[in-house]
Amino acid sequence: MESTTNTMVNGSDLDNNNAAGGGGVVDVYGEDFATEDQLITPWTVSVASGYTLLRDPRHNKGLAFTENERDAHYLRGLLPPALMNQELQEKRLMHNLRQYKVPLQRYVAMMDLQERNERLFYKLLIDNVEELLPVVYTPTVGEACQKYGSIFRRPQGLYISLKEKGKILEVLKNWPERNIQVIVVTDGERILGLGDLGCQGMGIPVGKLSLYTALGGLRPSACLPITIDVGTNNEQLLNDEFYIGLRQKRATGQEYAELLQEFMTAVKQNYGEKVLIQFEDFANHNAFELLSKYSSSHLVFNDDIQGTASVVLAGILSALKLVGGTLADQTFLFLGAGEAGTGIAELIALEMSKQTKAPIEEARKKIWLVDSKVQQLTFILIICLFNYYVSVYLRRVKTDVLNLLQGLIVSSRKESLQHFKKPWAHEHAPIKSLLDAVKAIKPTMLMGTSGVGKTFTKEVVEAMASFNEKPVIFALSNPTSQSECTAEEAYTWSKGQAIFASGSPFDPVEYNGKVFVPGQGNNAYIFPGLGLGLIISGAIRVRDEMLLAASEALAAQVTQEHFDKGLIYPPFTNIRKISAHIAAKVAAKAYDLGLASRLPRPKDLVSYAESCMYSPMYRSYR
Ligand SMILES: NC(=O)C1=CN([C@@H]2O[C@H](COP(=O)(O)OP(=O)(O)OC[C@H]3O[C@@H](n4cnc5c(N)ncnc54)[C@H](OP(=O)(O)O)[C@@H]3O)[C@@H](O)[C@H]2O)C=CC1
Ligand SMILES: CC(=O)C(=O)O
Ligand SMILES: [Mg+2]
Repeated sequence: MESTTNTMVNGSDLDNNNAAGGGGVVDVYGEDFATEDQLITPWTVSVASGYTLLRDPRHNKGLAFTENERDAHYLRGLLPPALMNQELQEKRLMHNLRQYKVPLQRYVAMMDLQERNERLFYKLLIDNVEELLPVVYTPTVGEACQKYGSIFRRPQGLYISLKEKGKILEVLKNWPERNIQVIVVTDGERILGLGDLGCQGMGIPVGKLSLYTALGGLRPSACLPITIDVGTNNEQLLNDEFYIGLRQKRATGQEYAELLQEFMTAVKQNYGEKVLIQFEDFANHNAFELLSKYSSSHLVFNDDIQGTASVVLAGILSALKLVGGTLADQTFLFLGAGEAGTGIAELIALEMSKQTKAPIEEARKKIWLVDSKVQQLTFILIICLFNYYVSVYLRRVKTDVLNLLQGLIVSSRKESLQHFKKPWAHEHAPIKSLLDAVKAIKPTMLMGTSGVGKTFTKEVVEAMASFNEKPVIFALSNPTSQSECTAEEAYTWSKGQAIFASGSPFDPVEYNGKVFVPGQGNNAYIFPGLGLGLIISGAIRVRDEMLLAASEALAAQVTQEHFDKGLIYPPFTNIRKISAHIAAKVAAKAYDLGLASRLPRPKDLVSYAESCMYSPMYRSYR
């Protein structure tokens, strides 16, 4: 029986849970070390029963409580007489959900279910994954985050704001579970392609962790969603009376770094070295730095940089079976050179270098990226050109300004580029628009990671189809409104030639009597299995080799039958099996690299991964 009691201790000197007292047993609650004048919480483990049992989402079974359970647990009279097993409850709820025509209503209904009956929530999600993924995850979760304040009911996850500075360890102890294995944390600054949603970004860690359980089999009680609230620069939210976060501009610089440092230290202190921390939807000016700062001291990975890279590489490896040729034969062009874009680019280069044994610098030359500075600086250009005619001084700087304005990342821009773009600054004349870049570079594969919808125009897709028999086009930005193009646009504009995948799901498209099934290139294929692999092996660090192993494992799950249908990702219906295979390969890599702490190494890692998975079936109570 799990305790729902608050486990916070009073007195910060009691916070070191490694301290052993009472015969070597860890003094988790600080009781042994408390002096007589220090106050401690008199915690207790109690058996939930009666009304409390029905209100406890982890143990509630609703009408599925048996007659015996109703007697034994004081439930008589608290439930109507009928008995309804889990299958029938599932049928009823799916029927009810389908009555809602507005996706956000389905989202709210699912969140209510999660808060009411956790096992039933996961049973629904696992059994109806293709139908419910778009509800609890992208695209609907994006809208939910935008309206989080209005639809807010019961808080989910842990909120750590600037107000908790100096007390983060105590805040972690407020969480009712002690055995946490995965934390998904955001600061809400780049929620999907929707920008800064501040504290309302909480929908993302909550959604991601529900996938950790449903798709990867981690126990819900071992998952902790966290939002770090350092303010928001979103004026609309700051002026919204229902906004749930701090009403101030974002803290930056030292103040931000100190809060994050305290958080990372407290997490390790409270949960140990093997808790997995997934950074999610941070803006790129923090994301790269946090990842590099903590990857040598914590078990961390950034889903947007690394998880996305792994899923897209898997899709590319599969697509090669349809396109022909090797990875090194391809030329890549990205629209968007941030976390997703440069993360994917780097993993492609790593895999290419691994396959060809050429230096990674050579592999990188096959990959080109376009960023937005051209749009942002067009205005400056106009001003500068105007001034050019009236100012001798500006005549001198004209060339520099022009160089800055190019969209394609090229070597002449190198000095002004953010550090994560510099490896992609190849020798080339400056190019301003994506269309011109497509025509000049002639990529075989076009990747959208800009967060801006409708940027793969008809001309861009037609150009791709004019020099590729089977152009690979991935519109990876989320949610659907930010997708660089729709599936229908990709297939119709390319006259059925495109091999297409998108970050958010699109329905199959019929074109010229043929049905095209788009792939969903979303990191949801990777992080649940990757996380499971790290946990079951007791890994202490994440390495690029593990991401490559995850990509290869996912690509290996695409069968000939799938290829025959034009699929480059396996259907989500088999995701638990897929996650077990990914987990096994990741765990194997952790053992090979000497980073696994759970010994001995299981002989059959796939079976072991499967055996570790959480099942949502109801349990019988004595
Ligand atoms: N499918 C999936 O699994 C995933 C999808 N994504 C999606 O990818 C998108 C980007 O995320 P992320 O990389 O983290 O975001 P970043 O903010 O780190 O990067 C966005 C990049 O796009 C560029 N950009 C923005 N607007 C334009 C434009 N109009 N033309 C050309 N380039 C433009 C930016 O340019 P500049 O650098 O000049 O500002 C920047 O390089 C989001 O929509 C996100 O939802 C992210 C992770 C996973
Ligand atoms: C899928 C995801 O992680 C994103 O769009 O940010
Ligand atoms: Mg993300």
